[in-house]
Amino acid sequence: MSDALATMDLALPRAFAHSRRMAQEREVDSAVTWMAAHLSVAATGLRSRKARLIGEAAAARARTLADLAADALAERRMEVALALRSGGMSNADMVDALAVAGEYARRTIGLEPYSQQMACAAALIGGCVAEMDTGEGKTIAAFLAAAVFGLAGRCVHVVTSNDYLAGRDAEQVRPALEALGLTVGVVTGDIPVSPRRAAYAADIAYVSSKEVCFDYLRDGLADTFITGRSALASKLGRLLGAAARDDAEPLQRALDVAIIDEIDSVLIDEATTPLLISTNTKGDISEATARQALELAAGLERGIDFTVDPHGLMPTLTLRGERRLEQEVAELTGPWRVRLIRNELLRAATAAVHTLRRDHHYLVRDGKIVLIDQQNGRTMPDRYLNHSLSLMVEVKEGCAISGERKSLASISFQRFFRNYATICGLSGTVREVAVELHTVYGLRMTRIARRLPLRRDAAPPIVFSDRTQLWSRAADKAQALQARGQPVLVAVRTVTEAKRASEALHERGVIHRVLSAAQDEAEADIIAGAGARGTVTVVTNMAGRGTDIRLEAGVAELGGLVVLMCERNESRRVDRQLMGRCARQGDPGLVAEFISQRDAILQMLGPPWSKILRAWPRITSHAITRAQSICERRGRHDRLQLLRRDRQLAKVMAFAGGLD
Ligand SMILES: Nc1ncnc2c1ncn2[C@@H]1O[C@H](COP(=O)(O)OP(=O)(O)OP(=O)(O)O)[C@@H](O)[C@H]1O
Repeated sequence: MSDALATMDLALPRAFAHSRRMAQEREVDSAVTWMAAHLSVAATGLRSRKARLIGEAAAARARTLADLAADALAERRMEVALALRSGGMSNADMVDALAVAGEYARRTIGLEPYSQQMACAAALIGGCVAEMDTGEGKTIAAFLAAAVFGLAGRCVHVVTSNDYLAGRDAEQVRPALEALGLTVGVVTGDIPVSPRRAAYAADIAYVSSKEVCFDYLRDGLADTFITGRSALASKLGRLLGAAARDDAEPLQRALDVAIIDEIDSVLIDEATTPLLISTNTKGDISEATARQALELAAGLERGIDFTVDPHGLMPTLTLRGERRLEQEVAELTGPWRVRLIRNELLRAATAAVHTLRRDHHYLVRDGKIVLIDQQNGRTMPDRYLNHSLSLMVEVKEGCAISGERKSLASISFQRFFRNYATICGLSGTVREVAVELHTVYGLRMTRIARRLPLRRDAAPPIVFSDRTQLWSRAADKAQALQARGQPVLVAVRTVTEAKRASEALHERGVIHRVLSAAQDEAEADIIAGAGARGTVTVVTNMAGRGTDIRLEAGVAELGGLVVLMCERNESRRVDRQLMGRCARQGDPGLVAEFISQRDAILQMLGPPWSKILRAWPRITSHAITRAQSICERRGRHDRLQLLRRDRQLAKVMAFAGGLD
């Protein structure tokens, strides 16, 4: 055996053992999956090159169509559609189809797609996840891919992360899609059944991830009712299916192609929240019992009677806490006599009193509790806490009691999106989750180069010992920038911090607007003005994705938009998205960062770190990055656990058979 072969013989098992160890550490099912994912990420360069070549060819071909008369272009469109439908999607057909779609975009909406947008569309059509930097024009790239799939006769869902973006993106590209002979539908939460079905019947439907998933569940429930396979099934179906559907037709035509915008938000950040359709029942716990539980919980001490995992919300009663409780409820009857129920009630009440915070985890709107999404800062009117927790929070806040929701059907995004024949997607922040997207969904990443060099400056972070000092300096900075006419986004994480920022700005007399979950109705209006001269806007991370802030004329000359980061998020991707609001499309921009040593995220590093940071404040920024990577690792672990449970459940279901 040659030396080289002998070395390989030793090296391969070692490499495999290493992969297996890494797979275990990263909670991936097998070493082979882990290795395959890494090989796929390593091949990103090759895929990116191929996409670039197709993009350049399509952009050049589109320029040759510029002088064609409308009739000739329409004929070209017919030829392209015919070729796609009869011969499949060869590279040459893809180039032709992208060129035609691009030319229609130029004629109808006045935007001539760049070769990078064509390349991004080519990657999407190839079933990849495209990483295209923030502000590089993903709406048009998604439109191009949707148009080509549409011309090929496929049923396309362009999935966005919320209703607002679904409506906005569809309206932006509707003229071009319609000129291409394709119908466009928009599905949002407030649309009744018939127009909803009509929107899904369109060639291209723009829909938020939640709506498309809920409608799938509704169709499933209605089917159960219509086919009436068993007494239980028809009862459940009747409860919801009849309300969701006025006849036997399903809402959704097919789950064929999903082009998922902000794919990391949809498939990663939202993956652990199951979507469920539920019905309201009265519930077993009375309001009086909840009140007693809250009073008892208020007397419990953190660290002595209960502990709270720094990454979670639900407390765990200590032995001492349990004993104390036992003595305090000795005189009480009913649920208080049963240890399990008693502890569960007290855990929920303790969470309501000590961990769940108003304006951080939830808002009180029109006498109801509305949850806030911790990832994107938006309200989640269609999501609920589990029954005992929601009862405790409602009683604590003096809201009407909503009763217990019994789940009728549920699914996770992870399982739902795997039903599509083709999934692809795009985002500005993919690389951190590329391995996970490959392992879980089999998606490969393609990186799209920037069109123009990035002109975003970053000022070194400034560290403060507490948030009062931070807000005082942040208000000074905003005032100074406003005086020189430069617009500023003051970026925070929570509604509470947005209020503190607003108070600090008021004290300095700085005119500003606030965009947070508490003011989400005014979103479009606030965003439209955020790039104007001297505008100060306080934003939570709800402005972090898909928000296009256009600069007023003359603002670029002043240095462009400034993003003043005053609070870091748990995920580095969310921070990068917020930073991406400035320096878009070749404009200049600046990111300045103010950090407080009291930032909530630092608490998860534990007490030794606060001492270290007091001695060396300079390393605070690194400490935050470390805390973020701990959060991300935990998130990954939770998602893979959920996926395993899902798979296990699917196996059990397979053995249990159908509903008959
Ligand atoms: N081909 C084009 N020609 C001129 N302007 C364009 C073109 N494509 C996109 N734009 C403009 O670029 C800006 C950014 O586009 P868009 O919001 O789609 O970016 P994005 O990549 O989705 O950003 P984000 O990652 O922040 O969501 C918009 O104002 C859009 O009108």
